[in-house]
Amino acid sequence: MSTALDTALETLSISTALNEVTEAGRLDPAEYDAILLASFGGPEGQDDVIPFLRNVTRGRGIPDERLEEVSHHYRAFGGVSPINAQNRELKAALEGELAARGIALPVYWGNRNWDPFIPETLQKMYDDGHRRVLMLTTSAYTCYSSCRQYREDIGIALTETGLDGKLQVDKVRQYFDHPGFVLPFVEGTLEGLQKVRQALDAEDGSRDSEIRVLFATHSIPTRDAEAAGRGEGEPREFEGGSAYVAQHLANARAIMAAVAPAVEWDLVYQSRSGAPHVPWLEPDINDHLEAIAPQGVKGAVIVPLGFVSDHMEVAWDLDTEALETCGELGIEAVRVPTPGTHPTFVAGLVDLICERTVEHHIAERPHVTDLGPWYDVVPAGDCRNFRGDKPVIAEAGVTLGTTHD
Ligand SMILES: CC1=C(CCC(=O)O)c2cc3nc(cc4[nH]c(cc5[nH]c(cc1n2)c(C)c5CCC(=O)O)c(CCC(=O)O)c4C)C(CCC(=O)O)=C3C
Ligand SMILES: [Fe+2]
Repeated sequence: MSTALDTALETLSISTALNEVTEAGRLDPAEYDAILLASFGGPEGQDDVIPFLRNVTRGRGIPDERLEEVSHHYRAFGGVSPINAQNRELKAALEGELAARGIALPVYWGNRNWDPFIPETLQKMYDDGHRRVLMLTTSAYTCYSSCRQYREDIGIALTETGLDGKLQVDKVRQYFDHPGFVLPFVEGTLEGLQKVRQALDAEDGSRDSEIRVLFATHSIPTRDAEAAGRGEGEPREFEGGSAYVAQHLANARAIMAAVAPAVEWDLVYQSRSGAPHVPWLEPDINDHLEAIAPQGVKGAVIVPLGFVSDHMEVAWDLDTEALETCGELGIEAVRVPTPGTHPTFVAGLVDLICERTVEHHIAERPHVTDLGPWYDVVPAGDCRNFRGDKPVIAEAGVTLGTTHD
């Protein structure tokens, strides 16, 4: 296995060439004094479930029936989302890696939807004497939910706490195609494929034509997708109609080229919410499994390409629902791990921090697709939501979050 992995990793082409489009959205290295690890947040017990779901869906038009349904996923886990423990582990791992490299930047943790909330965390950072914050999120791609909403929540928090003008908050680039994020998926896809081959008694790859690699990511409203990568002055047209889809396709292609160029793969979606008449990205993973089973597919490697850790969307929608669908259809399936606290991922996150700092600066910006390296400051209005403009940071022409004492 280790030789197969070595070969795969060597095959993955990591470029440090600068993309002239995203080069325009780069910031010079600066002297940050703290890191904000920003995440989604999740309930810590049964009593938190409904208030958490209300926070998530505030103003987003998600029907009550969907909330009721999703509450059962959390209830089945004792009302505790795995995401908070995973973020505590990630924070500890980041602290360890920073310390090992002699980088004296404290890491604070703040969430969009549950305690510790972002506004309180920013206030604490300020009270502790910090003035220049670099934000890292647990979200790798470009769309409203994974990039702009984080930047808005910082904008809103700075406005509400009165910290605008006092606390600078910048953000590292979306890191979907940073090798630190992609390499754990290369490793996992390779291992997953070997396991599925074993399950089909075809370790030599003789039944690879019956195996499908399914790259799974969060579905989003088609309207949100169409706004992803459509900021002012963005000159590119994206494959699949949006930066969100294009980034996943490019990543999947890079991984498959390194792991198993002959095996067929598809990009599929999961965790759709919203009202039934509102279009979201498709196909849903379960529908797709039903569609490919009659074509003779006997094995599936499910790669949770859209996710950073094994939180509820992975634990429920993939490990519970999609694996059950595979069982019903007689498909041997393996779910590949998310990057989580994989040492390569943690080191990659610290490299992303170093891209932006004066001390310990890393000038090269590695990326495995030709879409990146992504913007530090996105084009104006990128991923703009039709529900109206909110204060936002890390965007061209925006001064919020950029000034300090
Ligand atoms: C793109 C994307 C990511 C990946 C990027 C990233 O990681 O940020 C993501 C992650 C997550 N989504 C999560 C949970 C939920 N997402 C919901 C609802 C929604 N997600 C959306 C998109 C995304 N979501 C969208 C467009 C909605 C509709 C409402 C809205 O537009 O806001 C709802 C409401 C109920 C429902 O409808 O499912 C819940 C409970 C959790 C926490 C899991 C845990 O607790 O372990 C995580 C990490
Ligand atoms: Fe979500």
